[in-house]
Amino acid sequence: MQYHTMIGGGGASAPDTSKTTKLERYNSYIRRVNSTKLLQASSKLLFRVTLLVALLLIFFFTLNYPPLSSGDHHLHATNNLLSSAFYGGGAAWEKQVRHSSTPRRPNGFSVLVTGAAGFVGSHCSLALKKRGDGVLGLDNFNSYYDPSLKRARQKLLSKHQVFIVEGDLNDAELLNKLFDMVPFSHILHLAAQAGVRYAMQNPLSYISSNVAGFVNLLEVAKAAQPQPAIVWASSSSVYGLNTQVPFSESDRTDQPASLYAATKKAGEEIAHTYNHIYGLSLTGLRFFTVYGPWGRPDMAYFFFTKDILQGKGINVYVTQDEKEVARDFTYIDDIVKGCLGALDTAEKSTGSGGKKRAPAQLRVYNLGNTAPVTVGKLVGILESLLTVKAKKHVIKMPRNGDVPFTHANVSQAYRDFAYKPTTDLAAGLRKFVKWYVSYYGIESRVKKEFDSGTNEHTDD
Ligand SMILES: O=C(O)[C@H]1O[C@H](OP(=O)(O)OP(=O)(O)OC[C@H]2O[C@@H](n3ccc(=O)[nH]c3=O)[C@H](O)[C@@H]2O)[C@H](O)[C@@H](O)[C@H]1O
Repeated sequence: MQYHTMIGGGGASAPDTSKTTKLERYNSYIRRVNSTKLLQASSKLLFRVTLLVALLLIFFFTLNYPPLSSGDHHLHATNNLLSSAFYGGGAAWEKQVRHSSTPRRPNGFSVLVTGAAGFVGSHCSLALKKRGDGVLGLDNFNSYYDPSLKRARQKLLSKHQVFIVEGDLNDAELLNKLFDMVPFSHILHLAAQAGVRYAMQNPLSYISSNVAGFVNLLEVAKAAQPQPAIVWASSSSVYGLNTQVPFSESDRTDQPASLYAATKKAGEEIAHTYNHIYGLSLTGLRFFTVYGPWGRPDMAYFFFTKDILQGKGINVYVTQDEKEVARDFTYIDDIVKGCLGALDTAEKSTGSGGKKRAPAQLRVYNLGNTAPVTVGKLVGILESLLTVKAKKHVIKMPRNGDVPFTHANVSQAYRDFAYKPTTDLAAGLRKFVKWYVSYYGIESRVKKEFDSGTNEHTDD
């Protein structure tokens, strides 16, 4: 202060220059010291703020992540970590879980749909939600096929207020948390490792999802209060090498031709056990080659469409004795009606406190179309709808788990919940192709006649 007055004040007499220079140097020294102190103080402050933010972030994420399942197979682990990181736990997450699973109609169901971002799962979730049931989805968004299709289905569901929890069936802690939060009346269990031929490439993924995952879900369900009724997806493949046609529920199912089929059959036996010991109400639905809009890209009708449009060759299988291979292709809307019918007629589970109190319902039904079509004819319908000739390679079916034909007898499902398929393959594939070209933005490549409906398939 004193120096400042002296320097800045000026005087009448001539200035003493040596004194002034010293003072200026001293003053500049003081400024340097002050600015260094300021710099130190601000870096300390910055460091503290950064530390605080880091601690807050760690705290937030620790609270919000549901723990990862130890049983997850490697394919899904990274995905789970990421998805849990963004969606699991927390007040906002819990609010979405509760809101999504609350029914909006009197006596409506509250349904946990596993595999909700999958093909059948997404269709069923929408149908349940539309009629006023509460629906909570669960899906691990694995990369068995293009996860962006699953994300697109998730987006569609979220527009209809269906929330999908991202997690794995093997994550008992997550499942318990969901059951602690919501008194589910039903589980529609559709999550699975699908695909007959892929079982030779990745056998353990079938055990992890279709056996261990199912058992994990049943363990949680048996202990839940109230115990939910469970409807779940078995498969036509359980009939394996059965030669009696059409396939009836009482036919033998002890000759699975693939590991996929064996795990679905194992599921049926496991269902028997949980029904017998714990009084869980269980209904298995044997789906017959389900197809339609938003379908699975790993299935023949789907990748045939893609390959035909891209001018690539397709393999059309025939049996070892060169007979045509056939499937009882079933349209998705018929399957959805079957699933809802099974849910509507499912009786309550009878156990409580993890103990059976009375005998409970145990059912299994075929859900097929009752009209098998050869793969050759399927290709013919696609050629007609796409107005492109397929480059067909007719080859003998590799020994990879495929069966030569399937054909459902659905009289039991008809008797118990009026299941009656109404869409034939030509009509169903027309709807599929319409969706396909729109979803992949290639309408213009498929002839205009398609929409006018003048190119109905004729046998060739
Ligand atoms: O009902 C089921 O439980 C199963 O249905 C479905 O299996 P599949 O009936 O085998 O369907 P999908 O692969 O579309 O092959 C269709 C036809 O094309 C033939 N096929 C297949 C591939 C090929 O390159 N060439 C060929 O001719 C092939 O030989 C077959 O005849 C589900 O994928 C499965 O998850 C399960 O749900």
